[in-house]
Amino acid sequence: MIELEGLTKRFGSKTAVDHLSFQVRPGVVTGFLGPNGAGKSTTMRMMLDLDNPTSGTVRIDGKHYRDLPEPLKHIGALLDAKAMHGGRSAYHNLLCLAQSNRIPERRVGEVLDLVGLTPVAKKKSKGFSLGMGQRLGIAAALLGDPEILMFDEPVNGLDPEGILWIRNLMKGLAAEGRTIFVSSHLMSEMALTADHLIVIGQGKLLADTSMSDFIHRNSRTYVRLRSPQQEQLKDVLHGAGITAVEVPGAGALEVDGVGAERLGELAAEHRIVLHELSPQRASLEEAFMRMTADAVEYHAHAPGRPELPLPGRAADNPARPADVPAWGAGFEQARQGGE
Ligand SMILES: Nc1ncnc2c1ncn2[C@@H]1O[C@H](COP(=O)(O)OP(=O)(O)OP(=O)(O)O)[C@@H](O)[C@H]1O
Repeated sequence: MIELEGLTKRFGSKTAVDHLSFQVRPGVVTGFLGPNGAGKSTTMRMMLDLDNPTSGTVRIDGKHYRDLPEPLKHIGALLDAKAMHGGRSAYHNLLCLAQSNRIPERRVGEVLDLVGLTPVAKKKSKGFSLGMGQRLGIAAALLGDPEILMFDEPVNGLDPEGILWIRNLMKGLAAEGRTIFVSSHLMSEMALTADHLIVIGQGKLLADTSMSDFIHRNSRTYVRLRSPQQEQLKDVLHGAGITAVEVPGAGALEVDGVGAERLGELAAEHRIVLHELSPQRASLEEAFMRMTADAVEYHAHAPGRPELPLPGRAADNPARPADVPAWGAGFEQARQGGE
């Protein structure tokens, strides 16, 4: 278990992490979400004693990181895949880590095998692709067979097979009773992987809840209807005191707050043909955007706010490719150009 209590980090006048208190529990995958600059990496760095908190504490299985005798046997982390020594082979990078934590050499071979890097074990890691580097970082995290694993953007640079592999790996490790803490900007991936969510914005805790509860609380559910007799259907719904909103260009109606059963029965009573009667629920991405809208520091469209799609309508919003983080598609370019 990881426990944070009042964790705070200031860089000059900037408060990157602001009195964070939460626990990361064993047996589930806990996702760590927040817009760019929310303080996720700083929090993870403090968990590993790579940054000193301004105030507050982090405990790993009840202890401060620095008091763990052989830390890799308690907590493994992938923070920055490029942190490996580029001039050393994958094998030697891992061997050095293993020796510093009194981990037997045979474990190096085991983790290389586990991440699929055995064929390139003797190659210098500076020649590795982004995906291979991620795999090496994951191998390092697994080296001490720790009960707690932390992954910062683990699917970065992985191909679809690699993404599936890391998803199943994390779920499998959680099923073994380990504590898995993972950050990612890929909401679709997070929705498939995490059972529990910690959401932060501007360094503050915004949510500590199950995935389903998070989506449920932060999204609208509604029913979508399509009919060749749309006007007649609208009149019937209106007559029953139900407001139906037309979706421009989609030939569909959307109804809030009334179940699909009742809508279907009403249509049947009036012999109206339905081509679609489908309950809709917002995705994790939409729920996340709604929750963090006020905590987003960097916006894609200066000087206004990013356009929030209506909940449940992301599929109808062709302006944004599925995996571009909605809170700042242009931020990365701005940051690279501006810093
Ligand atoms: N060493 C540092 N010196 C000064 N400011 C810093 C430092 N490290 C982080 N910050 C600032 O602290 C804030 C939180 O940064 P952090 O990298 O933790 O956010 P993040 O949630 O991981 O962001 P991203 O999703 O973009 O990786 C940002 O405003 C960042 O500019």
